[in-house]
This record gives sequence, C-alpha cells and structure tokens, in this order.
Amino acid sequence: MKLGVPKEIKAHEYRVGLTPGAVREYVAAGHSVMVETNAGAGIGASDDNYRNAGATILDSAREVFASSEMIVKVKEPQPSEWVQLREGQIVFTYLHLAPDPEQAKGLLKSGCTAIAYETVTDPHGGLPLLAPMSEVAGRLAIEAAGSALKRYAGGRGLLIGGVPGVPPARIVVIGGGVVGTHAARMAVGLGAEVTIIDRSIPRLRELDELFEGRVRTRFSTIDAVEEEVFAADVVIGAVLVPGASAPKLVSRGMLSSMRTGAVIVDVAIDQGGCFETSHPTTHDDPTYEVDGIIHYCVANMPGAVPLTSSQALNNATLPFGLALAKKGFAAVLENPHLRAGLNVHRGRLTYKAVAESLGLPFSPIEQAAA
Ligand SMILES: NC(=O)C1=CN([C@@H]2O[C@H](COP(=O)(O)OP(=O)(O)OC[C@H]3O[C@@H](n4cnc5c(N)ncnc54)[C@H](O)[C@@H]3O)[C@@H](O)[C@H]2O)C=CC1
Ligand SMILES: CC(=O)C(=O)O
Ligand SMILES: [Mg+2]
Repeated sequence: MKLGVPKEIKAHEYRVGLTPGAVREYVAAGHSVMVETNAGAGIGASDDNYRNAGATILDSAREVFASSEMIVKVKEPQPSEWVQLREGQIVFTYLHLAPDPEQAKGLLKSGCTAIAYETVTDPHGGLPLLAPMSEVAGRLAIEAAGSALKRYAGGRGLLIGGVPGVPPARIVVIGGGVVGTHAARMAVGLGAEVTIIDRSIPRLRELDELFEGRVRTRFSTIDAVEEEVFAADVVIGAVLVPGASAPKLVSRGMLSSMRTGAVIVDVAIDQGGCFETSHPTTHDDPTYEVDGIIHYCVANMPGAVPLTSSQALNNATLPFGLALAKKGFAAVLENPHLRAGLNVHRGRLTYKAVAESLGLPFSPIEQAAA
C-alpha cells in the first residue's frame, strides 16, 4: 500500500504520524511511504533520516494526500486537510468527533474511511492507541497544574508538595483511568494529597491496591464531586465515555464555592471537557480564568513533548497500521479492534456514541460498507 505522512498543522503540534523507525517497518513489509518535507522536524528527524528509512520525501501536503491510499497522522484532520481526503482513502489518526461537528461534516463529505485512534480497542477492554498519549497527558497535567498554581500565573501561590511544616496541595483527579492514574502517580511523587474519584468500583479497588494507601479513592456521586472539588487546590478532569462527549461534572455555579486561584486541568477537553466552563486552548496561551479559577484546557498536551509522544504513539499504532496497510478496509472488517476504531465510512457515521453526541444518524458498519 502507499502510505502518506503529512506534517502536522495544528497549533504547536510537533508530533509526527510515523517516525523513521516506523517507516522502516512499513517499508520492510513491502509498502511505500511518502513523507512531507520537514514532517519530522519537531522530533529532530530530518528528511534524510526518512530517506534512509526508505521513505520518499514530497514537497507539499497536497502531493502526499493526492498520492496516498492511507494517510497516517496524529491530530484530527484540519479544514485544509478534510478537503483533500477522498472516497476509498483511509485516514488513521485521532479524530475526537463528538465535540467537533464541523470536522464530522468535512469527513462525511469527503467520503473517506476514518479510523479513530481513540476508539480502537484491545482484548482487555482498553484503548491501546489512546493509552500512550493518556500516559503522557496524565503526567503533564501535574506539571501544568504546578505552573498554573504559581502566583504570577494567577494561581493560589502554592507549591504542590509543600515543605516540612506546611501542607501540600490537595489534588483531586476525576476519572481514574489511564490519565487519572498517571496524574496521580506524579502528584503522589511530588508529595501532594491526592483523591481519585471514579464511577467504577472495580477500578477504585485496583487504584487502592496500586497506590498502597497513598491516595484516597471515592465513588463518583454529585455529593462526592462537590465536596472534593470545593476543598481542592487542583482538579484534574480525566473522565471518558469512549467516543461520546465528556459528561459535565463541574458546573459554572460550583466555581464560586472553590478556593480562589485553584487550578482546573481539563484533560478530557478533547472530548468536549468535563467542566462546564472549559473551552479548548493551545500551548501558545494554555490558561484562562473564570470566577477566580484558572483553567488549563490544551487539547493536544502530548504535542509539547513530541519526542516521547511520537515514539510511544508509533509503538502502539504499528501493528494496527501494518494490518491496514496489508489488507486495506478488509482489515477493519476482520479485526474487531480496528472495527471499533471505524468512525466514518463513505459518508456515514459508524460509531454509535459519536453519532448520538452529534445528533446525526448512525449506520452500522455492514450497512455503510454495503
Ligand atoms: N488533552 C489531551 O491532550 C489528551 C486528552 N486525553 C483525554 O483524556 C480523557 C481520559 O482518557 P483515559 O484516561 O485514557 O480514559 P480511560 O478510559 O482510561 O479512563 C476514564 C475513566 O473515567 C471514568 N469515568 C467515566 N465517567 C465518569 C464519571 N461520571 N465520574 C467519574 N469517573 C468517570 C471511567 O470509569 C474510567 O476509569 C479522554 O477524553 C482522552 O481523550 C488523552 C490524552 C491527551
Ligand atoms: C489523545 C489526543 O488527543 C492527543 O494525544 O493529542
Ligand atoms: Mg491565558
């Protein structure tokens, strides 16, 4: 198959869809890979590095889109990219369609086959192509919170770990999945007082064992969320209902009962966010304030550490990408985990939670593929 890797164009997105190491794997399997010039600049990979791995370098994204049967990216296609996709072409990338009706319209209109990294599954009920970036974002969330807590940044002026004789920050993590666990690990490591809220009791049990008493766990109810959020210095939003818009767990009204200068890091912003007052921000200007509460809502947090993130992402996407490259759409039909990743096919939405969140018709895959 002919694969294409355009340079990412979202603000401060320095990751790349395929690293030179991954290109080598595709080429070794008999595929050809076209890479836009400078696509790897953010990870220090030159065009020559890609050529040495067996890729052909093209001068523009336009040539990459025009000559490829499958586009491999990182971030959701941007408006200038939707219009270059076509029927029969596969796009393999993050999509996060639920909160993004414009992108959904663009992809539907193109007729392309779009497989969302974030809804591909594994045999253990996990999301293997979301997990590595959730690990990164969870860890970064505590760094982001530490920066925003600084007084000059509008925060409470609190050091996360405190010092002997002065208490540390209280950090509340809503959603104890991959993001939540990695945020909690960093927070515990810095000496914070950490509470994790989740609606899954089995997950709370696992977390209790994992952290050996170093975090408090709470079942997610309206009361529990209110009580914890009102007493917090930092709240990390890390819930997910796969494919769907994030549930809004903290309302605007609640902000006035929070500590002035407290920080919200809404990692779930790529699914619309779990705070009513969240809106997406960029690494250029990551925070804003509402009712005295600092909000950090960057939708591509791992883009800030592209060297770590591109490698971690490529490790996870490689087996799925190789299956797609070998068999094309047939791989989606035969592999239940890739099938779970299919969001758009030939003008139809094939992921139920996405269609429901967008209020658009859902088509089962068999119907869309007929
Ligand atoms: N902003 C960014 O750059 C990035 C954002 N993300 C996003 O972070 C979010 C979380 O991702 P993961 O941790 O991988 O998901 P996950 O599926 O591993 O964990 C989600 C957790 O939320 C819990 N949950 C769901 N509804 C809840 C509720 N009402 N109350 C409490 N807990 C609830 C689930 O039980 C689960 O444990 C996703 O939206 C993901 O797309 C991930 C990576 C980067
Ligand atoms: C998951 C996601 O949206 C990201 O890594 O940017
Ligand atoms: Mg700002």
